Amino acid sequence: MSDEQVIGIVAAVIRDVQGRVLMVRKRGATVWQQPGGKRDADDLNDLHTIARELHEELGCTMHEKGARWIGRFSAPAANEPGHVVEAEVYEVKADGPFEAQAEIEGVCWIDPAALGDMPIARLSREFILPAVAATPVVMHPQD
Ligand SMILES: Nc1nc2c([nH]c(=O)n2[C@H]2C[C@H](O)[C@@H](COP(=O)(O)OP(=O)(O)OP(=O)(O)O)O2)c(=O)[nH]1
Repeated sequence: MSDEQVIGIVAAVIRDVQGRVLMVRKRGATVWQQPGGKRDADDLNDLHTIARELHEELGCTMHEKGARWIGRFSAPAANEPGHVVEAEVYEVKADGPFEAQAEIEGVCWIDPAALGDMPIARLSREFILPAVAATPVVMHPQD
């Protein structure tokens, strides 16, 4: 038995044409993580949660088409000691510009195959970004 509390979230992977991945940093946090967050009672489904969070955090609009489920991953939560985060992760397309808003303080693009020693939340460093690095960037004509 573990005393660790589980936080359910939905997280987004957004890639540019070079395959780099958009990361965000919350106010007061040192680590970079995927945009996304906890589900709200009003959310219709996980893609709705992502669309809402992307709009709140980055002011961008998610495309209805082109979403791809990457997986469900779990790791110690970045900003809440003693908690474990369990994330449903989707790659989605969205229209920029991507601008830090609300509780987001920083936005950057990283190469998922070359993370170096950048401070990155464990969920992203150990699970999400390796999964993304193993997948080629697919650009559809309608994107
Ligand atoms: N959004 C997000 N949260 C992550 C990731 N990795 C990770 O450990 N977490 C942790 C950070 C927080 O402890 C928790 C999510 O909280 P959050 O603060 O992003 O969610 P939220 O926007 O809905 O939060 P709130 O306003 O209700 O506080 O999960 C990630 O890649 N994306």
